[in-house]
Amino acid sequence: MPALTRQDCLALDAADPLAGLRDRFDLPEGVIYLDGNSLGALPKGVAERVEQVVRAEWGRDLIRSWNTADWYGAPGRVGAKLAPLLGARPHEVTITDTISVNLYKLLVAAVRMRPGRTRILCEAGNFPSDNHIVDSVARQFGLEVVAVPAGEIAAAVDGTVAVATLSHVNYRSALMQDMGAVTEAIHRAGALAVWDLAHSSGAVRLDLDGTGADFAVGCGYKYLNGGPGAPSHIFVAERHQAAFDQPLTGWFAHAAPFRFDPGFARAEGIRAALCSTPQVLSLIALEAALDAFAGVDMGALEAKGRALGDLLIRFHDERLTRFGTAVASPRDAARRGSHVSIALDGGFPVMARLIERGIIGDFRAPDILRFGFAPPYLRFADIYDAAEALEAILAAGDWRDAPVATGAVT
Ligand SMILES: Cc1ncc(COP(=O)(O)O)c(C=O)c1O
Ligand SMILES: Nc1c(O)cccc1C(=O)C[C@H](N)C(=O)O
Repeated sequence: MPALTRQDCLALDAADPLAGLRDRFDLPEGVIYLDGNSLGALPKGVAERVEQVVRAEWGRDLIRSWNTADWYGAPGRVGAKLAPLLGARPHEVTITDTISVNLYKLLVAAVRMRPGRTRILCEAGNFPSDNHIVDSVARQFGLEVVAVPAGEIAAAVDGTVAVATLSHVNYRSALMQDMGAVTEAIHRAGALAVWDLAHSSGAVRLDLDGTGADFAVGCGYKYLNGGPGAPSHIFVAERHQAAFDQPLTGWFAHAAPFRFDPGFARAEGIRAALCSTPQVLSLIALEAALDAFAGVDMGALEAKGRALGDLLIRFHDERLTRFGTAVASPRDAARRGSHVSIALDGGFPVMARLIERGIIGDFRAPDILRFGFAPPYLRFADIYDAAEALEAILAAGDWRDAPVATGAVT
């Protein structure tokens, strides 16, 4: 096969049926943004919508907006808007809190649904916050934690396990799990499955209902572009909602919050997943951001993310291996989410230099250069240009003399 050229990439862009989606975003000049898997870009219309909420709904209408602007219904309304992107039904998703807080709620609820079972199964190498929460829940209920690599969860689950939790797409490697097969194995053992969709929602095709997932959490600020600190989403399958007993029983999880009853009576349906007053400004920003997905086929979006990843891997193999790099993500696009990690010993200053040139990815210690491909706004030529810049930095070699740092470049 002849070596990849920039011309090839321009041809791919010209033939890309999703190319027009880029116009739905406000992207800064001179930047190639490969970090939408950490903080998504700003969709057009969000700033105006947030300004309207601040000035009219908050500034002018004040507290009346809980009713007149339906702030009260925003978590469920935005959850219903997101649900189709997750392969869920509108009443199975709500928007609230953070991934870690929602994971805590779901794990406790799941443990309560499986009394007598003694273990929680989790993914070794998952995002650390998830496993910190798992440890805490295990301490609270006197359970044992078993951590195994994601690919071994299905084989490791047995009748002692109450709940198994793992990422659909791993934050470092981008390894994607077969949600249907893993969930089925977890169910065969009588356990419950809690999926972390942080690196999936808005990037790949999901089918929470079709795969039989019990519970899931996901992120609003990555591929969904809801803005810094955008609230997380939480999915509770309809069949579990009647028994769903999460531990953070604040007044928004009450059946009638404005009756101010001294006793707790759980709300019906997905509202029981809330705890307290919604983060209205962030919620509305996310709601407006979701307009960027209007009419988008998630299968096509997933395919483009994979094609962008394949392109970087091809460039890597043709031009970068002489620098001691290695692809640290699955080469089989069907087993990969929408980012590609390249391992390079001491590679932190390389990412810092890319960022100086306006090519923004991130670094995950100790050795991962991570490149995220948000399919709606990235072009094939962007990947080529970023990879060429990476080649130039590696070829110059002087990055090796840069002071050693260990933190994340975000
Ligand atoms: C896989 C995964 N889980 C959990 C988190 C933590 O999310 P939060 O800060 O919303 O708790 C992140 C990212 O921060 C993540 O990538
Ligand atoms: N939430 C983040 C933040 O506040 C600062 C920097 C990065 C993040 C992230 O989301 C990191 C992301 N979960 C990751 O996969 O690395």
